[in-house]
Formats: sequence, structure tokens, C-alpha cells
Amino acid sequence: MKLETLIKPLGINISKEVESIEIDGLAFNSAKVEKNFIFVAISGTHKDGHEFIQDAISNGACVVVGEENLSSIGVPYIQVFNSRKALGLLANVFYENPTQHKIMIGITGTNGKTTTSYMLKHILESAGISCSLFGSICTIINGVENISTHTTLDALTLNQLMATSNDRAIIMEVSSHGLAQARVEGLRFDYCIFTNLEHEHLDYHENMESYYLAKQSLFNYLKPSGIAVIKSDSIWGERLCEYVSSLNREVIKVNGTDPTHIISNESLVLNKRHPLRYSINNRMKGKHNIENAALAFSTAVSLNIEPLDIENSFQHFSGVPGRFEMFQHPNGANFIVDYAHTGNAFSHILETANLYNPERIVHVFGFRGNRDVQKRSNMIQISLNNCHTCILTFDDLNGVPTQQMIEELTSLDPMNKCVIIPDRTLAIQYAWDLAQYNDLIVITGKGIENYQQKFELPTLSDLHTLNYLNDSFVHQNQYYL
Ligand SMILES: CC(=O)N[C@H]1[C@@H](OP(=O)(O)OP(=O)(O)OC[C@H]2O[C@@H](n3ccc(=O)[nH]c3=O)[C@H](O)[C@@H]2O)O[C@H](CO)[C@@H](O)[C@@H]1O[C@H](C)C(=O)N[C@@H](C)C(=O)N[C@H](CCC(=O)O)C(=O)O
Ligand SMILES: Nc1ncnc2c1ncn2[C@@H]1O[C@H](COP(=O)(O)OP(=O)(O)OP(=O)(O)O)[C@@H](O)[C@H]1O
Repeated sequence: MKLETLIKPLGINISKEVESIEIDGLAFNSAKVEKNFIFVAISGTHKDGHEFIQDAISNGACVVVGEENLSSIGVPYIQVFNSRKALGLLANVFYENPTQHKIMIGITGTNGKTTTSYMLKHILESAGISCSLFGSICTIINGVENISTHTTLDALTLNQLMATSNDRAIIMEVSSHGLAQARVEGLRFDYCIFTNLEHEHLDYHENMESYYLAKQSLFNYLKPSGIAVIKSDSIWGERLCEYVSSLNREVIKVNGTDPTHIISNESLVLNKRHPLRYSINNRMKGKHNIENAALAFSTAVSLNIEPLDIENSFQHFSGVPGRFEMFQHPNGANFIVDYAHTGNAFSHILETANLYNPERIVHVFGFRGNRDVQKRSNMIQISLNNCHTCILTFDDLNGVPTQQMIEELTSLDPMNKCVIIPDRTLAIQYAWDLAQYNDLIVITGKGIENYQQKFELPTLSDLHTLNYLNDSFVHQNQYYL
């Protein structure tokens, strides 16, 4: 493709001699540059792509795009205001606007993106609309599933993969990281869905306001005819409805009180055109999953799928891997495996667990290292308020030293109300052994992830010396050893 065609959406004038340069590919990592590629230099979180420009040129870059004011780098240089946005626009043109004839659906929010996306895919496919899916569990394109590396892939990979899709619709989860890093720049959505917003990822976004603004920015990518489907009964939801209206885009509100799209119990009443009450009962229990189902239902109705067909399709919905999955212990206790990793999600899952009237609820969970630390004590409190036994364990440490996490767990539990078992396998084993008929064991945080990053536990005598061993540790020494 000629450089002139490729850079049109950047709105930048280039000289006649360089217009006709043939571009064979794009890369934003110097190591991935090949002959006749454009290299897009991005100033990132850890490294600055501008420092790799000469590497990129050695690898074959014939044009470089970047933010810094550079000259004489050896190949034509195009300076832009925002390299990440430029990458999205370039990728979209290079892959010939791969989504222009597809039904594009983006889902954002702290919790419920994956669940809503699976529900919507199920409803649409039941109605004969094939869907590609991009999300935190996997990408599914033309029915072929691959494990995901990111919830929202980088703009280049997204466009590249979307160009291979023969499906009629694309349903994608759009993370706040993805939005802040302009990974969806260049895409346009027919539907944008907002689930909810709560304390999360503040290690990256710093405060709720900037976290909200990142989420809000998805709605800037709505087509002029695009529709926002918003869970509106929260301050963030209300604010988002106002914002989207100010963009002159249609808003469908889903909530418990508004005269349009009211959710109550396990049913949904649509707007005046559909005064009937539809059941949104499915195997994924809990108020939160009813909310997710209501968002998927409302979007599907807006796509002219018959409400009764949607209602029927829910009866065959097989659920979402690692989200509200129930298993039985041979002795009659039940296990729920879930991906809850925020306070609100804990409230939802544990309140739902209580609806089963179990003898006791035992909760196993930990905290991902290097992620939002402010939410942790609230999560423990919610767990203690709802459970008979809380077992604190490790999640992936992401480079946080083992002792630091042990210290964190013990300091978060000053009254020794929890059992602390750092090794997650042993923590689950402990819960398994504890379980009796009619108990409910809830294991949250890792969903279907069947791995645990490696870590080395300090020896028992180290723990004694460091004074980490409180009653709760001693209580489970047999497991720790
Ligand atoms: C903090 C973060 O989000 N980082 C993402 C970001 O990396 P970055 O641009 O900051 O990369 P960097 O390492 O600083 O490098 C800067 C630039 O130098 C370039 N470079 C670097 C080295 C070199 O030799 N040559 C070279 O050209 C790099 O290619 C890059 O363009 O952009 C990369 C490409 O899109 C992402 O892979 C990377 O995700 C990291 C690995 C990550 O873990 N991200 C997580 C936090 C994330 O995005 N999570 C959300 C979901 C969150 C949730 O809901 O749980 C997601 O959407 O997955
Ligand atoms: N609407 C909701 N409100 C609150 N909590 C929810 C909601 N939906 C799901 N959850 C909780 O959040 C967990 C993760 O759900 P899901 O994977 O659908 O969300 P997500 O937004 O995709 O999060 P992630 O990107 O981290 O996977 C669930 O296991 C459940 O405990």
C-alpha cells in the first residue's frame, strides 16, 4: 500500500517524493520490523519506542512515525501528536477497515464484560448471526478459539485478526487499559455497552475520575447511528447516559426503576413497545448475572431479535468458563468457582451463595500482586461478613516478593479472623477437607486459570523468626508443611 493512502486519516501532508513509498507492513516493536515496514515509536509505560528507531531502521523500516521532534534519522519521519492513536488509524487503513460491514459491539465496565459478551454471543448465534469474540478468556474467530494475552489486544493485532473474520458480528471487551492506550482507535461501534464501575485498576489510573473517563471514552467511538446500552442506576451510569446524550447518540437505559428496560428478579420489562415481562433466568445465578443478561437481552432486542427467541435461547446457555461454575463434592458439599476480584463482585457472589441456604460458606481467595492494593481490606471485610471461614491465599504475585505478600495478608487480618495458607493448592485442599454436607465452598480470583506463577515460600522457621506466624498460620501447619 502506498504511504499516501495509508496516512490519509492522520491528516498530515508529506512531500511528493515520499508519497509513493510502498509499505508492506506496520510494527510498533522494533524487533518485529521487516523490510519496507512503517515503525510506530510509542513512548510506553516501561520503555520509549523512540529509543529503538535505529534498530527498527536496521531491521528494514522505511518510514518512522513518532511523537518527538526528530530530523535526519535516515528515513522519512512523520511526527504525530499521539503515536498510539496513529497506530490504530494506520492499522485500520492497512487492513482495509476490516469491521466496516460488521455489527460491532464493544463492552466496557469493571465487572461483567466477559459474561455479557458470552451471553450476547450465545443469543446472536441462536438467532443465526455468527460472532467473533475478543475478550479476557479467549478470542474466537470463525469458530476457532485461541487463549487471550490481553482483554483488549493492541490496535495492530486487533485489525489484523479482525481482517480474518468471516463472522457477521464482532463482540469485544474493551478494557480501561485498552482505552487509555487507544487500542480501539480507528474502530467504530454500532453498540457500546456499559456494565458498572467500581474501585479497580487504580494502580494504573490513579483515581476513579480518570478510570471513569477512560471507560467513557469508548462511547466516542460510537457510529452516528450507534446505540449505547447502559446499566444506568449508579452515579457513573447516570453520568455516562448524560455524556452519550450530549454526543447525540441513542441511549438504552437498563436499570431497576426507569420506565424503559426495567430489571426485576429474574425478568426484564422492555420499553412501551414491549410491555411484556421476559424471563432472563439462566444457569448463572445472582443479581449481577441478571444485570449482565439484561444488558445482553436489551442489545439483542435492539438488533431486532425477537424477545421470545432471546428468552428461549437463555435456556440453552452453557455459562462462562470460570464464572459462577458449580461443582459437587462427593459428600454433598457444593463448590462455586468464580472470577470475582473486587469488593462489589464479592458482595454479589457471596450474597448469591447465601441464597442456597448452605450450612456454612467457606471462601478461598487472594490478591494479585502489583495490582490495586486499596481495595483489599474492603474485600476481606465483605468476605468475613458473609462467610463462616475465610481462607486467604496467594494469587499470582507478579513479581511481588513472597514475604511482602505474606506480610500484607497478615497485616490485612490483624484480628486473625482468617486462615492464611499462602500456597493456593493447599488452601483449596484445606477447604475441600473442611467441606461437609450442605457447605458451600466459594473459590474466587482465578476463574479458569489453571496455573499459578512460581514462587518460593520461606521455610517455616523463617516465618517463625520473622514473626509472621499467627494463630491462623499455626492452625494450618500441616498444610503449610
Ligand atoms: C501497562 C500496559 O498496559 N502495558 C501495555 C503497553 O505496553 P507499553 O506500550 O507501555 O510498552 P513498553 O514496554 O513501555 O514499550 C514501549 C514501546 O517500546 C517498544 N519497544 C520496546 C523494546 C524494544 O526492544 N523495542 C521496541 O520497539 C514497545 O514495542 C512499545 O511500543 O502496550 C502493549 C501493547 O499493547 C501491551 O502489551 C502492554 O500490556 C502489558 C503487557 C500488560 O500487562 N497490560 C495489562 C495491564 C493490560 O493491558 N490489561 C488489560 C485488562 C486489565 C483488566 O481488566 O484486568 C488488557 O486489556 O489486557
Ligand atoms: N454485573 C456485575 N456486577 C458486579 N460483579 C459482577 C458482574 N458480573 C460479573 N461480576 C463478578 O465479576 C467477576 C468477573 O466477571 P467477568 O469476567 O464477566 O467480568 P470482566 O469485566 O470481564 O472482568 P475481567 O476482565 O477481569 O475478566 C465474576 O466472576 C463475578 O464475580
